[in-house]
Amino acid sequence: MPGGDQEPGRYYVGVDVGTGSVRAALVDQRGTLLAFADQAINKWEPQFNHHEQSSEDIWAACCIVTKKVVQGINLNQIRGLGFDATCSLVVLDKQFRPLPVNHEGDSHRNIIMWLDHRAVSQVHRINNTKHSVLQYVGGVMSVEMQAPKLLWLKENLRETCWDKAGHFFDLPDFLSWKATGVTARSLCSLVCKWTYSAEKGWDDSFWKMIGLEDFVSDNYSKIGNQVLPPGASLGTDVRGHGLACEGQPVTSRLAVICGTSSCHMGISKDPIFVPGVWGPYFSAMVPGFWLNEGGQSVTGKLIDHMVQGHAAFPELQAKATARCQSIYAYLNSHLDLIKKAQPVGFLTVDLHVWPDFHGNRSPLADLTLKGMVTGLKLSQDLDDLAILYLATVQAIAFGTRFIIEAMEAAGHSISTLFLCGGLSKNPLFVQMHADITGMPVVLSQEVESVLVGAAILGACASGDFTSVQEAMARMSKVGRVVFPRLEDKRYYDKKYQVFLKLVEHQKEYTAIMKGV
Ligand SMILES: Nc1ncnc2c1ncn2[C@@H]1O[C@H](COP(=O)(O)OP(=O)(O)O)[C@@H](O)[C@H]1O
Ligand SMILES: O=C(CO)[C@H](O)[C@H](O)COP(=O)(O)O
Repeated sequence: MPGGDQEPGRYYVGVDVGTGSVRAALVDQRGTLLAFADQAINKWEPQFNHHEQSSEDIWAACCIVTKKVVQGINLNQIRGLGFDATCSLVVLDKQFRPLPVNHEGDSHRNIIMWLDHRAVSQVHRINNTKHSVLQYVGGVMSVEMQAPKLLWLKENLRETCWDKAGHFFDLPDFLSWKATGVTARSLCSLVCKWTYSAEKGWDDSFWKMIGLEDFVSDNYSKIGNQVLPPGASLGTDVRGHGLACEGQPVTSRLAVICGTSSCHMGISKDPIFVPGVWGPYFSAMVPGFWLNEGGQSVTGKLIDHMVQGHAAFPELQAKATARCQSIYAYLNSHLDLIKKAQPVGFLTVDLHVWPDFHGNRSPLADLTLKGMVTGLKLSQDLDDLAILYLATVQAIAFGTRFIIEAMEAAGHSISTLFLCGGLSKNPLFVQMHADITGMPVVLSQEVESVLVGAAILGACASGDFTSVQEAMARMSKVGRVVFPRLEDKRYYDKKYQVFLKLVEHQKEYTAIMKGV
């Protein structure tokens, strides 16, 4: 039973809706996680590049996990509830009932997921308008944003969905509406994925130009005309850890949220335009600061894909189960065995991966790019699987370095990474990010730090803290810090050169095949 020496009776619930599951935590005023629950959620892929979910399923999962973590607690002691969720598009009719986003007419599946790439033709047309709002999404709108998906619905599901629709929500905003009955949208959602400006609001000319003038004529009631600021901040106290960002402005920190995908969040006092990196978004994350969001569309999903698709996967599963380990803990210890005297990262001297199996989100903003592997051999054993897994993890870290370099070239000055999300539980993933970027990686004391972040938002909403900064200072603490192995730098610099060549070559192959 929660209690101990913390201030009695004040708890917060954080709910994190990821791509694969919903998690909830009960957190106290010090940010200590007292109870945790998770629940898998359904996903449908009715055809290639169409990814759908159900808002009813997701809400039911939120209720299940929330009830589990508050069990035994007097509900009056729950002071606040915070949500974070993927930026998937939820569609409801005028009576708030789910509408189908698919040709089958299955209204249960009323969410177009963030990683859905069905609206390719729509996003090309949007980008061809060269409208000024595109400057604020890295110059090129992503197929994963909401405008192309909305246009797809209008063009493809006019009668069954578009004409009946009353409400289009970003998933986090759907959740806060379900929890409170208030349809106000988060500024963060609208600025990051819907082209809303914190300073100027909606731009009528954009919606008219792309053929969605319907929103303008009804004063944006379907996509949100009441907007509230979010409260997140990057203000964790880092004193005493020997970090370069100590005593430096928060703009020297890059937060990387690593789950199914990875999101790279950097802030600045003045707007910085980074080609291929989303933003700058004013006040979308930290009030008064501009946010740039780099990203990799598939990271955890890519690692799972590479490992599960390998011929030695059944053997891996059997051996990990026999040792009561996760497959990744097993693979990490297997790599330690086979590396012998050399650093583990050196096992991939002749195996290189380009990680854009689902297109490149940043910094190339090219959804046509594909994955590449070079250095394959005629072997299918566990060693081979482990080394391919390592090369994949490294490729993702090189992708982060590529994004950081683009951000720095445009004016950011980043010295420290803060990692969270499921992949931050993987020590190999963390060490490779440190070694390959050459920057220290800070992990939160609480492993489920995304949930603590959501609970902090709930804590702020409760009024128990005077500001987000105060709540952050009290509830968020530095845990492990992983420093780069600087002696390996030369090796990773060479691998990075190969990494950049891979995409150059891929573009050459495409040009050859197009007969240019
Ligand atoms: N302990 C762990 N060790 C290694 N990988 C992990 C661990 N926990 C989660 N992951 C990986 O993290 C990814 C999912 O992260 P998560 O934050 O749960 O995703 P999402 O928010 O997208 O649902 C998956 O690829 C999973 O394999
Ligand atoms: O684009 C996004 C955020 O800007 C997606 O919502 C996010 O990448 C998905 O999150 P996760 O990988 O944790 O499921």
